[in-house]
Amino acid sequence: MSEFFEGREKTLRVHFMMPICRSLLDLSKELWSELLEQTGCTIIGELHQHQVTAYLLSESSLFIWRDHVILKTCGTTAPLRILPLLRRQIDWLEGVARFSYTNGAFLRPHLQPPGYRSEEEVVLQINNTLLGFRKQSFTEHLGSSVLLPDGSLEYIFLQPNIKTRRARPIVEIKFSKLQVCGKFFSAPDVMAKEKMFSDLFKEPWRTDSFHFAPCGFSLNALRPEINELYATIHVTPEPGFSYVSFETNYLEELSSQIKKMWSLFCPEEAIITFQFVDTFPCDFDQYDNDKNCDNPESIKKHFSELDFELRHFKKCFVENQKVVFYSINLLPTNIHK
Ligand SMILES: C[S@@+](CC[C@H](N)C(=O)[O-])C[C@H]1O[C@@H](n2cnc3c(N)ncnc32)[C@H](O)[C@@H]1O
Repeated sequence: MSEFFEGREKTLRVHFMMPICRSLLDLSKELWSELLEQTGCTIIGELHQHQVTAYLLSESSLFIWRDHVILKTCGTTAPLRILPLLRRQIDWLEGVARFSYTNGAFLRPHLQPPGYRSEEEVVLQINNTLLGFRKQSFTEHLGSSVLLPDGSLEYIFLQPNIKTRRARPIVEIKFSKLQVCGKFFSAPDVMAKEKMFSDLFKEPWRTDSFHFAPCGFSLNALRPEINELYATIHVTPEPGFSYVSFETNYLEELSSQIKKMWSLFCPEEAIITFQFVDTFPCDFDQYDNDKNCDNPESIKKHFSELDFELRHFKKCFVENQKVVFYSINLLPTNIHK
Protein backbone atom coordinates (compact mmCIF):
# COMPACT_ATOMS: atom_id res chain seq x y z
CA MET A 1 0.00 0.00 0.00
CA SER A 2 1.18 3.58 -0.64
CA GLU A 3 2.49 5.67 2.21
CA PHE A 4 -0.40 6.93 4.30
CA PHE A 5 -1.85 10.36 3.47
CA GLU A 6 -4.53 12.05 5.60
CA GLY A 7 -7.02 13.44 3.09
CA ARG A 8 -9.55 14.49 5.76
CA GLU A 9 -9.28 18.23 6.17
CA LYS A 10 -9.07 20.88 8.80
CA THR A 11 -11.19 23.85 7.72
CA LEU A 12 -10.88 27.35 9.12
CA ARG A 13 -13.47 30.02 8.26
CA VAL A 14 -12.88 33.49 9.67
CA HIS A 15 -14.72 36.77 9.24
CA PHE A 16 -12.63 39.65 10.47
CA MET A 17 -13.55 43.02 11.89
CA MET A 18 -11.60 45.67 9.98
CA PRO A 19 -11.92 49.22 8.68
CA ILE A 20 -14.17 49.42 5.63
CA CYS A 21 -11.33 50.92 3.56
CA ARG A 22 -9.15 47.85 4.03
CA SER A 23 -9.22 44.52 2.21
CA LEU A 24 -7.51 41.18 2.69
CA LEU A 25 -7.34 41.06 -1.12
CA ASP A 26 -4.67 43.78 -1.00
CA LEU A 27 -2.25 41.45 0.78
CA SER A 28 0.40 40.13 -1.56
CA LYS A 29 0.81 36.57 -2.70
CA GLU A 30 4.29 36.66 -1.11
CA LEU A 31 2.80 37.43 2.27
CA TRP A 32 0.20 34.65 1.97
CA SER A 33 2.97 32.27 0.88
CA GLU A 34 5.02 33.15 3.96
CA LEU A 35 2.06 32.65 6.26
CA LEU A 36 1.02 29.41 4.59
CA GLU A 37 4.53 28.05 4.83
CA GLN A 38 4.16 28.18 8.62
CA THR A 39 1.04 26.02 8.38
CA GLY A 40 2.82 23.46 6.18
CA CYS A 41 1.44 24.43 2.72
CA THR A 42 2.71 26.05 -0.44
CA ILE A 43 0.77 27.82 -3.18
CA ILE A 44 0.61 25.78 -6.40
CA GLY A 45 -2.07 27.68 -8.33
CA GLU A 46 -4.20 30.82 -8.27
CA LEU A 47 -7.43 32.14 -9.64
CA HIS A 48 -8.43 35.78 -9.32
CA GLN A 49 -11.67 37.62 -9.66
CA HIS A 50 -12.56 41.14 -8.74
CA GLN A 51 -13.62 40.31 -5.19
CA VAL A 52 -12.14 36.92 -4.51
CA THR A 53 -8.81 35.14 -4.81
CA ALA A 54 -8.54 31.35 -4.74
CA TYR A 55 -5.14 29.82 -4.08
CA LEU A 56 -4.67 26.15 -4.78
CA LEU A 57 -2.36 24.68 -2.14
CA SER A 58 -0.06 21.68 -1.91
CA GLU A 59 -2.56 20.62 0.77
CA SER A 60 -5.97 21.87 -0.42
CA SER A 61 -7.17 25.51 -0.74
CA LEU A 62 -7.29 29.09 0.50
CA PHE A 63 -10.13 31.43 -0.54
CA ILE A 64 -9.85 35.12 0.28
CA TRP A 65 -12.55 37.80 0.16
CA ARG A 66 -12.38 41.38 1.42
CA ASP A 67 -13.06 40.53 5.04
CA HIS A 68 -13.05 36.76 5.28
CA VAL A 69 -11.06 33.67 4.44
CA ILE A 70 -11.60 29.95 4.13
CA LEU A 71 -8.50 27.84 4.66
CA LYS A 72 -8.90 24.13 4.03
CA THR A 73 -5.86 21.95 4.59
CA CYS A 74 -5.18 18.22 4.70
CA GLY A 75 -2.18 16.01 5.47
CA THR A 76 -0.33 17.00 8.64
CA THR A 77 -0.75 20.75 8.30
CA ALA A 78 -1.40 23.21 11.14
CA PRO A 79 -3.84 25.82 9.72
CA LEU A 80 -4.66 27.55 13.02
CA ARG A 81 -1.12 28.96 13.04
CA ILE A 82 -2.15 31.41 10.36
CA LEU A 83 -4.32 33.52 12.67
CA PRO A 84 -1.72 34.78 15.15
CA LEU A 85 0.64 35.33 12.22
CA LEU A 86 -1.94 37.42 10.38
CA ARG A 87 -2.60 39.31 13.59
CA ARG A 88 1.08 40.12 13.98
CA GLN A 89 1.59 41.14 10.34
CA ILE A 90 -1.52 43.23 9.79
CA ASP A 91 -2.11 45.99 12.28
CA TRP A 92 -5.49 47.00 10.86
CA LEU A 93 -7.16 43.70 11.72
CA GLU A 94 -9.40 44.67 14.63
CA GLY A 95 -10.74 41.33 15.62
CA VAL A 96 -12.67 38.25 14.65
CA ALA A 97 -16.41 38.52 14.12
CA ARG A 98 -17.16 34.93 13.20
CA PHE A 99 -14.91 31.94 13.46
CA SER A 100 -15.46 28.31 12.71
CA TYR A 101 -13.02 25.46 12.61
CA THR A 102 -13.56 21.84 11.67
CA ASN A 103 -11.16 19.14 12.74
CA GLY A 104 -11.61 16.25 10.32
CA ALA A 105 -12.36 12.75 11.57
CA PHE A 106 -8.75 11.75 11.00
CA LEU A 107 -7.96 8.15 10.20
CA ARG A 108 -4.68 8.43 12.10
CA PRO A 109 -4.96 11.30 14.62
CA HIS A 110 -1.66 10.35 16.27
CA LEU A 111 0.15 11.46 13.07
CA GLN A 112 -1.24 14.99 13.36
CA PRO A 113 0.88 17.81 14.77
CA PRO A 114 0.42 18.76 18.44
CA GLY A 115 -2.77 20.74 18.92
CA TYR A 116 -4.80 18.76 16.38
CA ARG A 117 -4.86 15.24 17.84
CA SER A 118 -7.76 15.45 20.27
CA GLU A 119 -10.73 17.60 21.16
CA GLU A 120 -8.94 18.90 24.27
CA GLU A 121 -5.90 19.96 22.27
CA VAL A 122 -8.02 21.70 19.63
CA VAL A 123 -10.11 23.64 22.14
CA LEU A 124 -6.97 24.81 23.91
CA GLN A 125 -5.41 25.90 20.65
CA ILE A 126 -8.47 27.79 19.46
CA ASN A 127 -8.69 29.52 22.80
CA ASN A 128 -5.06 30.65 22.59
CA THR A 129 -5.47 31.65 18.96
CA LEU A 130 -8.53 33.82 19.50
CA LEU A 131 -7.26 35.45 22.66
CA GLY A 132 -4.49 36.95 20.52
CA PHE A 133 -7.03 39.32 19.01
CA ARG A 134 -7.95 42.60 20.63
CA LYS A 135 -11.49 43.42 21.71
CA GLN A 136 -12.34 39.76 21.94
CA SER A 137 -14.39 37.96 24.52
CA PHE A 138 -14.72 34.56 23.03
CA THR A 139 -13.73 32.63 26.11
CA GLU A 140 -17.26 32.10 27.31
CA HIS A 141 -18.16 30.63 23.95
CA LEU A 142 -15.61 27.86 24.05
CA GLY A 143 -17.27 24.50 24.00
CA SER A 144 -19.66 25.38 21.19
CA SER A 145 -18.73 22.31 19.25
CA VAL A 146 -20.85 20.15 17.02
CA LEU A 147 -20.08 16.50 16.43
CA LEU A 148 -20.96 15.62 12.84
CA PRO A 149 -22.02 12.10 11.91
CA ASP A 150 -18.73 11.32 10.18
CA GLY A 151 -16.94 11.98 13.47
CA SER A 152 -15.50 15.38 12.56
CA LEU A 153 -15.83 18.16 15.10
CA GLU A 154 -16.96 21.66 14.21
CA TYR A 155 -16.23 24.55 16.58
CA ILE A 156 -18.15 27.77 16.14
CA PHE A 157 -17.55 31.11 17.79
CA LEU A 158 -19.62 34.16 17.09
CA GLN A 159 -18.75 37.52 18.52
CA PRO A 160 -21.79 38.67 20.47
CA ASN A 161 -23.47 41.84 19.21
CA ILE A 162 -21.44 42.01 16.00
CA LYS A 163 -23.47 41.90 12.83
CA THR A 164 -21.78 40.18 9.92
CA ARG A 165 -23.03 39.97 6.38
CA ARG A 166 -25.50 37.20 5.73
CA ALA A 167 -23.78 34.33 4.06
CA ARG A 168 -25.00 31.73 1.60
CA PRO A 169 -25.35 28.21 2.98
CA ILE A 170 -22.24 26.06 2.62
CA VAL A 171 -22.51 22.48 1.47
CA GLU A 172 -19.80 19.89 2.05
CA ILE A 173 -19.82 16.44 0.52
CA LYS A 174 -17.36 13.87 1.77
CA PHE A 175 -16.89 10.55 0.01
CA SER A 176 -14.75 7.75 1.38
CA LYS A 177 -13.89 4.14 0.48
CA LEU A 178 -13.92 4.92 -3.23
CA GLN A 179 -14.51 1.83 -5.33
CA VAL A 180 -12.75 3.17 -8.43
CA CYS A 181 -9.35 4.41 -7.27
CA GLY A 182 -7.22 3.21 -10.21
CA LYS A 183 -8.37 5.77 -12.73
CA PHE A 184 -7.13 8.63 -10.54
CA PHE A 185 -3.49 7.52 -10.62
CA SER A 186 -1.00 8.94 -13.13
CA ALA A 187 -1.78 7.63 -16.54
CA PRO A 188 -1.20 8.80 -20.11
CA ASP A 189 -4.81 9.88 -20.40
CA VAL A 190 -4.47 13.19 -18.55
CA MET A 191 -6.94 14.68 -21.03
CA ALA A 192 -9.51 12.08 -20.06
CA LYS A 193 -8.96 12.91 -16.40
CA GLU A 194 -9.31 16.62 -17.11
CA LYS A 195 -12.59 15.94 -18.85
CA MET A 196 -13.98 13.97 -15.91
CA PHE A 197 -13.62 17.02 -13.74
CA SER A 198 -14.45 19.71 -16.28
CA ASP A 199 -17.86 18.08 -16.68
CA LEU A 200 -18.48 18.98 -13.06
CA PHE A 201 -17.70 22.65 -13.63
CA LYS A 202 -19.03 23.82 -16.96
CA GLU A 203 -18.98 27.49 -17.97
CA PRO A 204 -19.41 30.02 -16.46
CA TRP A 205 -17.31 28.30 -13.78
CA ARG A 206 -13.61 29.20 -14.04
CA THR A 207 -11.32 26.52 -12.68
CA ASP A 208 -7.76 26.00 -11.57
CA SER A 209 -6.67 22.40 -11.03
CA PHE A 210 -3.63 20.29 -10.25
CA HIS A 211 -2.84 16.60 -10.76
CA PHE A 212 -0.36 15.32 -8.18
CA ALA A 213 2.09 12.54 -9.01
CA PRO A 214 1.61 9.66 -8.79
CA CYS A 215 -1.95 10.45 -7.73
CA GLY A 216 -4.15 13.06 -6.10
CA PHE A 217 -6.18 15.88 -7.56
CA SER A 218 -7.24 19.36 -6.41
CA LEU A 219 -9.46 21.97 -8.05
CA ASN A 220 -10.75 25.42 -7.15
CA ALA A 221 -13.62 27.00 -9.04
CA LEU A 222 -15.15 30.50 -9.12
CA ARG A 223 -18.12 31.93 -10.96
CA PRO A 224 -17.61 35.38 -12.45
CA GLU A 225 -21.21 36.54 -12.23
CA ILE A 226 -21.31 36.52 -8.43
CA ASN A 227 -18.04 37.01 -6.60
CA GLU A 228 -19.20 35.23 -3.52
CA LEU A 229 -19.55 31.87 -5.26
CA TYR A 230 -16.89 29.21 -5.03
CA ALA A 231 -16.37 25.47 -5.16
CA THR A 232 -13.44 23.24 -4.35
CA ILE A 233 -12.76 19.55 -4.78
CA HIS A 234 -9.88 17.41 -3.51
CA VAL A 235 -9.21 13.77 -4.22
CA THR A 236 -7.04 11.29 -2.32
CA PRO A 237 -7.45 8.11 -4.36
CA GLU A 238 -5.09 5.69 -2.58
CA PRO A 239 -6.89 2.47 -1.69
CA GLY A 240 -7.00 2.03 2.08
CA PHE A 241 -7.52 5.72 2.82
CA SER A 242 -9.30 7.03 -0.28
CA TYR A 243 -11.29 10.22 0.23
CA VAL A 244 -12.91 13.02 -1.75
CA SER A 245 -14.15 16.32 -0.45
CA PHE A 246 -16.30 18.81 -2.30
CA GLU A 247 -17.44 22.15 -0.92
CA THR A 248 -19.49 24.92 -2.45
CA ASN A 249 -21.90 27.72 -1.60
CA TYR A 250 -23.63 27.35 -4.99
CA LEU A 251 -26.53 25.03 -4.37
CA GLU A 252 -28.28 25.51 -7.67
CA GLU A 253 -26.41 22.70 -9.44
CA LEU A 254 -25.87 20.55 -6.44
CA SER A 255 -27.98 17.55 -7.30
CA SER A 256 -26.44 17.15 -10.75
CA GLN A 257 -22.95 17.63 -9.29
CA ILE A 258 -23.57 14.98 -6.65
CA LYS A 259 -24.78 12.61 -9.35
CA LYS A 260 -21.67 13.18 -11.48
CA MET A 261 -19.39 12.81 -8.51
CA TRP A 262 -21.13 9.63 -7.51
CA SER A 263 -20.55 8.08 -10.91
CA LEU A 264 -16.90 9.21 -10.89
CA PHE A 265 -15.97 7.93 -7.45
CA CYS A 266 -18.51 5.23 -6.49
CA PRO A 267 -18.00 5.75 -2.76
CA GLU A 268 -19.06 3.22 -0.16
CA GLU A 269 -19.59 6.01 2.35
CA ALA A 270 -20.93 9.50 1.78
CA ILE A 271 -22.02 12.35 3.94
CA ILE A 272 -23.45 15.70 3.00
CA THR A 273 -23.48 18.59 5.43
CA PHE A 274 -25.33 21.88 5.10
CA GLN A 275 -24.09 24.72 7.21
CA PHE A 276 -26.26 27.76 7.72
CA VAL A 277 -24.51 30.51 9.63
CA ASP A 278 -26.70 33.54 10.10
CA THR A 279 -28.73 32.53 7.08
CA PHE A 280 -31.58 30.89 8.87
CA PRO A 281 -34.26 31.03 7.69
CA CYS A 282 -34.09 33.82 5.07
CA ASP A 283 -31.47 32.60 2.65
CA PHE A 284 -32.87 29.11 2.67
CA ASP A 285 -36.18 30.39 1.36
CA GLN A 286 -34.95 30.28 -2.18
CA TYR A 287 -34.20 26.59 -1.79
CA ASP A 288 -37.23 25.76 0.21
CA ASN A 289 -40.66 26.70 -0.99
CA ASP A 290 -42.48 25.80 2.15
CA LYS A 291 -39.88 27.69 4.23
CA ASN A 292 -39.56 24.82 6.62
CA CYS A 293 -35.86 24.21 7.25
CA ASP A 294 -36.60 22.24 10.39
CA ASN A 295 -37.94 19.36 8.43
CA PRO A 296 -35.60 16.80 6.87
CA GLU A 297 -38.25 16.01 4.29
CA SER A 298 -38.09 19.57 2.99
CA ILE A 299 -34.31 19.25 2.51
CA LYS A 300 -34.74 15.89 0.81
CA LYS A 301 -37.16 17.45 -1.62
CA HIS A 302 -34.36 19.55 -3.13
CA PHE A 303 -32.45 16.44 -3.98
CA SER A 304 -35.44 14.31 -4.84
CA GLU A 305 -34.00 13.29 -8.19
CA LEU A 306 -31.14 11.64 -6.33
CA ASP A 307 -33.65 9.52 -4.51
CA PHE A 308 -31.44 9.07 -1.50
CA GLU A 309 -32.43 7.62 1.79
CA LEU A 310 -31.91 9.75 4.84
CA ARG A 311 -29.91 7.82 7.40
CA HIS A 312 -29.00 10.61 9.72
CA PHE A 313 -30.23 14.11 10.22
CA LYS A 314 -28.80 16.55 12.67
CA LYS A 315 -29.80 20.10 13.28
CA CYS A 316 -27.93 22.13 15.86
CA PHE A 317 -28.10 25.65 17.14
CA VAL A 318 -24.93 27.02 18.61
CA GLU A 319 -25.20 29.41 21.53
CA ASN A 320 -28.77 30.03 20.53
CA GLN A 321 -27.49 31.83 17.44
CA LYS A 322 -28.23 31.24 13.82
CA VAL A 323 -26.00 28.31 13.06
CA VAL A 324 -27.67 25.23 11.71
CA PHE A 325 -26.17 21.99 10.42
CA TYR A 326 -27.94 19.35 8.46
CA SER A 327 -25.93 16.19 8.00
CA ILE A 328 -27.23 13.53 5.74
CA ASN A 329 -25.70 10.17 5.05
CA LEU A 330 -26.39 9.04 1.52
CA LEU A 331 -27.06 5.44 0.67
CA PRO A 332 -25.13 4.33 -2.41
CA THR A 333 -27.70 1.83 -3.58
CA ASN A 334 -30.40 4.39 -4.05
CA ILE A 335 -28.30 6.96 -5.82
CA HIS A 336 -27.61 4.61 -8.71
CA LYS A 337 -31.27 4.35 -9.64
C1 LIG B 1 -5.00 16.21 -3.64
S1 LIG B 1 -4.34 16.34 -2.09
C2 LIG B 1 -5.79 16.84 -1.25
C3 LIG B 1 -6.47 15.86 -0.35
C4 LIG B 1 -7.83 16.28 0.07
N1 LIG B 1 -7.91 16.92 1.30
C5 LIG B 1 -8.89 15.21 -0.09
O1 LIG B 1 -10.02 15.55 0.08
O2 LIG B 1 -8.63 14.09 -0.44
C6 LIG B 1 -3.97 14.76 -1.55
C7 LIG B 1 -3.63 13.74 -2.57
O3 LIG B 1 -2.51 14.17 -3.34
C8 LIG B 1 -1.43 13.25 -3.17
N2 LIG B 1 -0.18 14.00 -3.20
C9 LIG B 1 0.87 13.73 -4.01
N3 LIG B 1 1.86 14.61 -3.79
C10 LIG B 1 1.45 15.45 -2.82
C11 LIG B 1 2.03 16.57 -2.14
N4 LIG B 1 3.24 17.00 -2.43
N5 LIG B 1 1.31 17.17 -1.19
C12 LIG B 1 0.07 16.77 -0.90
N6 LIG B 1 -0.54 15.73 -1.51
C13 LIG B 1 0.14 15.07 -2.45
C14 LIG B 1 -1.70 12.53 -1.85
O4 LIG B 1 -1.06 11.25 -1.82
C15 LIG B 1 -3.20 12.40 -1.96
O5 LIG B 1 -3.60 11.38 -2.79
